[in-house]
Amino acid sequence: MIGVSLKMYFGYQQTLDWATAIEKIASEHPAVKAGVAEVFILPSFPALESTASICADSAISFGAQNLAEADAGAYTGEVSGPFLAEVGCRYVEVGHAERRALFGETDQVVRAKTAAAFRAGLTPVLCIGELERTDPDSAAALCIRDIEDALSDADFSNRGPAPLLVAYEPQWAIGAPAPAEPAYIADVCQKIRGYLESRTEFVGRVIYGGSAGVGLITALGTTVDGLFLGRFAHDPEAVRKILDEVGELSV
Ligand SMILES: O=C[C@H](O)COP(=O)(O)O
Repeated sequence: MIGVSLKMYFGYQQTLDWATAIEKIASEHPAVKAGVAEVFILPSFPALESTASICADSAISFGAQNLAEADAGAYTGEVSGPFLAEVGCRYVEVGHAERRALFGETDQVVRAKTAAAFRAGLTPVLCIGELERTDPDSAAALCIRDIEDALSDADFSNRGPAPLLVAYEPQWAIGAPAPAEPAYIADVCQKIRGYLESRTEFVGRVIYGGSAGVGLITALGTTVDGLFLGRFAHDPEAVRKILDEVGELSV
């Protein structure tokens, strides 16, 4: 699973040019064709409808970087889960460290947005990760506590197991020159995966984000379910190389 959030780096046309390039690379890539790699992209809201056209009948999926807690109503400037689903989003990011640090999103907000995502039939890309570098046991314990908390308002009663994507993003590795060390990532992600497997209400997978780029998935192997890329996916050729790595891992 290779996901990319564009955050707010690109303009509108730049986003569409990039999405077109990624769609072409992914849909022609042997790893995607063979079903061993999946790709999703998360552009800014105003580019979603055009991204839907680019991704129509394609192997790649798309989603949004945020959603409202409520499904409809007097919430100026917000975008609801049902709206995103109607546009064709499959994924929506919830709880990113930048939303928490820059926009005051609390645990309560993350709980409400996670519940809203599930209500709309969207797969939450639930971002969790420790603020400061620590040991893998402590990091995993904190992540599992945050996942449990984020899921605590979700209603799973009316459907079969819902898909959930956990993005493990140590906050100290976001926007850094390099990712966390592969052994550290692998240890934390294996523990998160063990927790996800113990829950039956959802089917959870864990991907790593935080300065991830070319070479990392080869180092991590199958200890993670994929990568959540930021800056290092701005060059579409980097995404192609990462898909090459995924293909090589599956051999
Ligand atoms: O959403 C993506 C992550 O926050 C990682 O971003 P980054 O690779 O630019 O550090």
